[in-house]
Amino acid sequence: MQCDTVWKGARLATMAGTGLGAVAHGLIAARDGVILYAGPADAAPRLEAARVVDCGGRWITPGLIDCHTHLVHGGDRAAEFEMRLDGASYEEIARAGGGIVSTMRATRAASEDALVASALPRLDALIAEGATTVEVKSGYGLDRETELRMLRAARRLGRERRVHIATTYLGAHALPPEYAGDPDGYVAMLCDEALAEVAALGLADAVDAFCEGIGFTPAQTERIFAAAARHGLPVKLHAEQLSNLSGAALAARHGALSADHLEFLDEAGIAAMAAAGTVATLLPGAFYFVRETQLPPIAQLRAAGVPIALATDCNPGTSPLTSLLLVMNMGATLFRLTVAECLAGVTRNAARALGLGDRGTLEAGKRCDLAIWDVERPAELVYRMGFNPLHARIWSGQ
Ligand SMILES: O=C(O)CC[C@@H]1NC(=O)NC1=O
Ligand SMILES: [Fe+3]
Repeated sequence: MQCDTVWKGARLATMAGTGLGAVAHGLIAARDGVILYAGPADAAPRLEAARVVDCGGRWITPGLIDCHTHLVHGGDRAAEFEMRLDGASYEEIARAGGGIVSTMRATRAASEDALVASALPRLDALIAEGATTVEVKSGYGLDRETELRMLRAARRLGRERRVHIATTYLGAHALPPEYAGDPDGYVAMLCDEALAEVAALGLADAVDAFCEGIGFTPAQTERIFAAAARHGLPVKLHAEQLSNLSGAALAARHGALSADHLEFLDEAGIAAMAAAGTVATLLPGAFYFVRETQLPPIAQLRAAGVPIALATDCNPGTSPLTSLLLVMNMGATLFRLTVAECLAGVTRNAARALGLGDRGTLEAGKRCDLAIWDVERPAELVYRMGFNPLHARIWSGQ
């Protein structure tokens, strides 16, 4: 079998099946950026490789995937961080005209170049820890032109770095001042004008919304989902973060790729997600940073067989976090996920939350996106905080 490169003598966390799929003395062979074989070296087919890399006893996982970020935005919210230290809640700050709308002003004032320049250091931090795919949402422009500029900036990140960027249109993130008191009018503009343009320009791979008391109602969310379907775009949803509006069940009914946050998810939402195959994307960085106390229903999600993904939710207001390794530690420490669940959360299930069936496991036919680690066991990737044991990152076979 002709191949470009063989990585041999390593231990593989294939993430195939439901666990780590750990393989000792493993071998990965790839050609043109696609895995031809991943498994025990002694079961490998005869290979003619242009290059052979001896990985010693290092562990190899699929490249990490951050399936929920607001990486592109203007400004920061450090001042509000101090307000919160003085006791203001996230919702009080939002209702006082802070929160998302204050980042909206900074984003509207930023050029596309400035948006790219300010996002690159955040993207580089994720890449430094082995990220090979990153999702980036719009949602801080809240007007036609700025939302398009955010999505163009997100697409450019994928040309400036060796990483795959999945883009998500999140026009329904907050109500802009121009539509104060008229959320239905804003939703109508999103459904009848903005979404058509975003789809026609091919700038978004999915559509998201913030279904919450300080966001949009289930009825408004449903209209956005219907418009997304008309334009052939899959959906995902910020759901049950601060209260239970049955957003996750609504998302599942629309075949959503994922429902995200889910601290207030109930049994009906879990059942609907399990039936629809909707991924539960948990965001422990936001839970930690806004000092939530309501844990997502992990045991019930596990029992129902709902796939669990983990992501940074990197955003300036509730999760200024650019470390998937720390996200895994928080997933274990705060949410009591197992090591295998945390690793699946940033690989196999994160790929599923983006509808990307060509990655997230080490199997023949998948993208050759790898992270090679200087660790004795995969648990070290979840156990440590603020330590990066990445030895090498392989993106599309290189
Ligand atoms: O505060 C921000 O800037 C965004 C917060 C972020 N967006 C959302 O829908 N939920 C969140 O936690
Ligand atoms: Fe978010």
